[in-house]
Amino acid sequence: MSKIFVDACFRRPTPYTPVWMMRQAGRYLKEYMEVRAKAGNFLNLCHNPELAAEVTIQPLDIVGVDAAILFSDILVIPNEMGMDLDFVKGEGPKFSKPIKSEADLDSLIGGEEAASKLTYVYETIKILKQRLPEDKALIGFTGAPWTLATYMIEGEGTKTYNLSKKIMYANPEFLHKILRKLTDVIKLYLEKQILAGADVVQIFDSWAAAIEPARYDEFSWKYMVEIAEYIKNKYPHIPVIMFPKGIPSFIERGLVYGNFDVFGVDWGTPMSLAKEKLGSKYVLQGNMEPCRLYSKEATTACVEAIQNLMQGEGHIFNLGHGILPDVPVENAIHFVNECKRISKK
Ligand SMILES: Cc1c2[nH]c(c1CCC(=O)O)Cc1[nH]c(c(CCC(=O)O)c1C)Cc1[nH]c(c(CCC(=O)O)c1C)Cc1[nH]c(c(C)c1CCC(=O)O)C2
Repeated sequence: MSKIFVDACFRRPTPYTPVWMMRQAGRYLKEYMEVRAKAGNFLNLCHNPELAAEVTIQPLDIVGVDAAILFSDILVIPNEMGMDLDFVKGEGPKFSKPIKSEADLDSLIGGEEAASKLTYVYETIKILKQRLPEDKALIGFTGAPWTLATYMIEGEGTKTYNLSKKIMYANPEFLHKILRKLTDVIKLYLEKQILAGADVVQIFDSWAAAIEPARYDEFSWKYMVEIAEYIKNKYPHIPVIMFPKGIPSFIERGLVYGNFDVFGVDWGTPMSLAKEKLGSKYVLQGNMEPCRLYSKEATTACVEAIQNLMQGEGHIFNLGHGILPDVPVENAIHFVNECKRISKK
């Protein structure tokens, strides 16, 4: 049986435009909160394949999306490379010893050794392969090297990225060394996710917009393209989705190139701009502003506008970033139903 989501990634005909939501497994679902409580905390949940598989499936059953995204976090990579990670309640992720020197970087494991430590991720995928309905796709994912590097250097989320950018401008070779090490782990990590059963992979460059356009290719995009190239060369039947957040000016300047299938459009980028500049080359995914989910009317209006623009084009519905924890579940269901209703052929 074909999977509508994979078909859409390759521009094959589909009965309607498939839909999923970034961060679709999460705190807006009471069922998620129950399983997280059972696990004890968020990282334990990521480390427990049985429970991680359970929360991965929840949005399919409850909200009706067309694809499941593996439940994990982008930060499990640096964690398994040897960086001590904690999720502090109300504050987000924290590494106790951020990278400050080359010696700190050299102390981390890399390559096959690091990728092999993420066994719980591959186990989760194997369980999901058995449980997911045949017509639903499973999306594996990774953080982009740049986005992961910012957390490893800053030690936590940041508004200014000053430590990362100090290295970018004052010691660029060192930043490249960090990005190289991450890129080499990520290629193997995505490959192992595919071998375990992921049908699609997405690369999240959540902090793309922190880099000035003139430096974006050098410090982020070219590494993402290298990862996509590695996957597409070996697994051409696996769609690769790139999601660089907040880069309309980079799109305008032609900084988007490379061998991948789907471009994830964030909510701050006009879909019309993405369509004009990228639509002939890539299927576009997105891009409703996630806060529209607070209003059913605002949701329907946006889905209609996107559908009017993307009718007949390669398109997948999604939010333009992650769903927030206080969105009413019925509004998320409304979004998914409206995408299907309005795009039905
Ligand atoms: C930057 C980033 C992270 N993690 C991720 C990104 C890239 C996507 C994006 O830009 O949003 C990716 C991610 N994180 C999570 C998923 C699971 C799959 C899904 O999308 O449903 C995915 C794909 C679960 C999660 N990752 C996290 C949660 C919340 C943990 C909890 O309290 O249960 C979940 C469900 C924690 C997390 N993880 C991260 C932060 C900053 C936080 C804290 C912020 C928050 O609490 O929402 C890092």
